[in-house]
Amino acid sequence: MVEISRRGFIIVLSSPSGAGKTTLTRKLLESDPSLALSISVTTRPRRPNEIDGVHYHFISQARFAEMVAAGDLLEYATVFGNSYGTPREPVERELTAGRVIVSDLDWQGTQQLGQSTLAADVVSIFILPPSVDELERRLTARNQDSPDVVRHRMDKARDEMSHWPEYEYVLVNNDVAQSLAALQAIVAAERAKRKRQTGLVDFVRRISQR
Ligand SMILES: Nc1nc2c(ncn2[C@@H]2O[C@H](COP(=O)(O)OP(=O)(O)O)[C@@H](O)[C@H]2O)c(=O)[nH]1
Ligand SMILES: Nc1ncnc2c1ncn2[C@@H]1O[C@H](COP(=O)(O)OP(=O)(O)O)[C@@H](O)[C@H]1O
Repeated sequence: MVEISRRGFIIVLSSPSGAGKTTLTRKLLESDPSLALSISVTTRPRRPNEIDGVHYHFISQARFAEMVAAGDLLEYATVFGNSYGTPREPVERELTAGRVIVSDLDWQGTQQLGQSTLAADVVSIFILPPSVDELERRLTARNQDSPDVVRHRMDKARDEMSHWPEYEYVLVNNDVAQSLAALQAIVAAERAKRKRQTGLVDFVRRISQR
């Protein structure tokens, strides 16, 4: 097979809580084993179904402050009163290796990445729910947060939803299979972009030499 050197990119998925970004991230990763997941650090308490080091690295506020001070986070933000951040080293390593990284960030983190030295490597996608009623239904059905937390997340949903114009792609997550197909199409199109195929000059030189 022809190997052309490439620079990777970061797919950033944002949505109001409950619109489906965790579900879609998981399905996208399952559908393509070459994709890497960026595992964030958070000070939020672990939910019963979550595994440390798989869904998040669950850390203390003191450790989070240390990482910020050491410059170990590419971006970080406070969401629902907890701190979240993206460890820098794995992202930089995977990008250099030409891999595609999937990252679930809020709008503050997306803005920070968009202003960072990695801005050209960011592909931002906003997921909208089909309706606010359906968003509430999904948050309640997920059954992982107390009614108080669900209410708080619903109050914030309108705020979060207002950030959709800051994203390159916007998907309405009505049907999981359709949304997944759209995500796969975006990954394929972004992979084909000339600027990501850093080895094209060499490749074309090689095939022109016969
Ligand atoms: N800026 C930033 N936001 C994050 C990071 N990890 C998760 N988030 C966001 O934090 C918010 C809350 O995430 P979480 O507690 O897992 O709840 P859920 O995704 O809404 O079920 C979501 O909007 C995530 O996109 C991160 O590393 N950086
Ligand atoms: N397209 C969809 N149709 C119906 N239910 C969905 C859809 N996408 C996600 N869900 C469900 O909605 C709930 C919230 O989804 P989740 O992926 O946890 O959202 P988020 O990560 O954005 O907070 C979950 O129970 C999930 O199974």
